[in-house]
Amino acid sequence: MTTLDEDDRELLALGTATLYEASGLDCFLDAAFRPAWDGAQVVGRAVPVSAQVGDNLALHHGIEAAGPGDVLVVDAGGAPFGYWGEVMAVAAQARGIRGLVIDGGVRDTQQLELLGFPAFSTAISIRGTVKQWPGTVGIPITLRGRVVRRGDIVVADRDGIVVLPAGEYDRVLEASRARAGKEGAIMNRLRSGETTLDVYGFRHLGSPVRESDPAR
Ligand SMILES: O=C([O-])CC(=O)C(=O)O
Ligand SMILES: [Mg+2]
Repeated sequence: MTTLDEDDRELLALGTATLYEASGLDCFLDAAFRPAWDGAQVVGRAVPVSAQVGDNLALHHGIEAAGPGDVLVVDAGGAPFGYWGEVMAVAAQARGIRGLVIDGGVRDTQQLELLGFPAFSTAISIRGTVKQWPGTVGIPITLRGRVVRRGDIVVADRDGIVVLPAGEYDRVLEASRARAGKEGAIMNRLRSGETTLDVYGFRHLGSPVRESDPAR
């Protein structure tokens, strides 16, 4: 496994919700992607892979093509097969690959957790795959409407997944720090008793009808 640098760690600590909000970009992956185990999180550079439904041969090629700091991002048609598991994760870790995002299924989730290999998928499935179509590796894919290109920055955690153009790394990190700082100040005011309506200045947007309102 490759070591994360300090900025990567900071991106993970800020979290995908903050990164997304601060980015100002339409950069989130569909909410159907979920971590295969609790606590999984990853940041790295995308290597897009396209696999045939029920066939994981392309993923074997993806492992060979990827290297330290990469995250395999796989379009497997959303099909619930066990495209990836313990053996694939060991092979990936040996190459420094940091994680997997797949529109499809993974299995061996207990072993993935023990290995500390972060996998995000749209299904958990024990159903096995054939090995017939080598697929595509490194060519852009579209994952549930979101285009993913080689080298894009992928950040995934329990909240979701963001995919950022490579050139946006520094700007989004800076904007996210600023957002987290602002929210920290807001939460201090809330802890001291102010309301969210006042802190955010929402009062002028109107008052709700309440059960006890005489007007009802
Ligand atoms: O064998 C497969 O195709 C998927 C799997 O379970 C593993 O990688 O351990
Ligand atoms: Mg297995």
